[in-house]
Amino acid sequence: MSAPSIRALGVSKEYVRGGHNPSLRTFREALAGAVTGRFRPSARPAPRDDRFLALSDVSFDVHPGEVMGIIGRNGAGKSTLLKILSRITAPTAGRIEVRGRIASLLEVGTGFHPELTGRENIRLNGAIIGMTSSEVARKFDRIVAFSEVEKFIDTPIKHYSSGMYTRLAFAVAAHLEPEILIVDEVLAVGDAEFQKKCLGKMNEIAGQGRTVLLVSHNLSAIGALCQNAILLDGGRILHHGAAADTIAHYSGLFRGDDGVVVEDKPPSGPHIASATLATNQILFGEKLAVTCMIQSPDRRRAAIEVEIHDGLGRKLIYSSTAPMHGQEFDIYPGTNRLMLGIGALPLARGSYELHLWLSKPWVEEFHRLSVPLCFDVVQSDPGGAGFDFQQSYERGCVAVPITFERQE
Ligand SMILES: Nc1ncnc2c1ncn2[C@@H]1O[C@H](COP(=O)(O)OP(=O)(O)OP(=O)(O)O)[C@@H](O)[C@H]1O
Repeated sequence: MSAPSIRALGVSKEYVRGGHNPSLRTFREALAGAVTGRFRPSARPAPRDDRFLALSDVSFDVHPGEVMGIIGRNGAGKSTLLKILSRITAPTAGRIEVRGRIASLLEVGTGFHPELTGRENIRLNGAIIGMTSSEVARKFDRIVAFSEVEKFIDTPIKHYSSGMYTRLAFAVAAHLEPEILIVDEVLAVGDAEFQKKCLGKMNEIAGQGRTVLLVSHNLSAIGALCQNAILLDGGRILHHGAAADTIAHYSGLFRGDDGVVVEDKPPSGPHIASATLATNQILFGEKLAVTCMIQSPDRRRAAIEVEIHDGLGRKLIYSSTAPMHGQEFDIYPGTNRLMLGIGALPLARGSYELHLWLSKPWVEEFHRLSVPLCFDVVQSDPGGAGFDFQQSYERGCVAVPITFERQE
């Protein structure tokens, strides 16, 4: 295997609690802060107790041609890791080895200057990553075409809409042919069409043997694009492996234990106090049986609505007692016990989440269970032909009957 393009060796980063200036939240602002000196550490060391590790002993390799995902809950340390990789901030311990030019697109638009025009910013960014002006000139037309901002290319970018800004920033970072492209949440902005274009471009870049590092909360994008992914939690690597496995571990962080969810901080109005699965392991085509304890301060008309998501967080199935099945029911003051049967579920082998909420259909959502119930389909052979139908990005997760009839 080729030498890694990025190697992190025991990287830790210590911060002072509360030392985080919220006005410098984004990477772009942090970069500007670093340039203007607003990010300088204070002269007096902080008391020991106020320090914590935003990253702790993080080690991994990323190889040329690899698209590596980084996922984790808010505050897990993802941005800190990207800032260290992009040399915006230095690690407190450990080191990073990088082979090749890096273009970072953390919080899209890094390195853009608002007073300069689109054209000038393209040149500036090329220079920042060490390209000659003739190299930039050769790429110029493709960047502008990808970004779709032709008409405004000689306008200072402070007049751009956020969509235009994002499109140009991604186009620049992706077309300047860095050996390593670092992207933070580009998929959270821009319209669906543009996001598709970005995904395609990142795929193409990896196909050319370059390295892409992608942070996203969009798990389907991580699943579709990345071979491997790292799950960070509390600054540590909780899992590093195939993207689908890492996503499964991530979903596990939110799981209700053993198919039971008890609402921690229920609202005072009508709510689902707890929900329990009869079993959290079913076979293809079986029903899910759920017992819901519903609390209400008064008498109401209500309905239960449900969604089933796959392990990548994609919504697969919606159903409801009402409005879909026209069946509202009464809930009375105090505790109401409700048995739900959901199915039959034509699902592939794999992990799923059941999201539940109590509503007055069409009118108001009384309460959505804060944590989904998790269940596994442990065996799936939809046609009884010995085919193991396994949840995957390629085949999806739902099987329906199929027939054929030869016509002469
Ligand atoms: N400059 C700083 N000074 C002090 N604490 C910081 C600083 N930057 C980040 N932190 C803290 O370090 C921890 C990790 O933050 P980081 O931004 O890396 O997490 P994240 O995984 O990117 O989160 P999100 O998904 O919300 O962006 C958080 O507790 C955050 O508040």
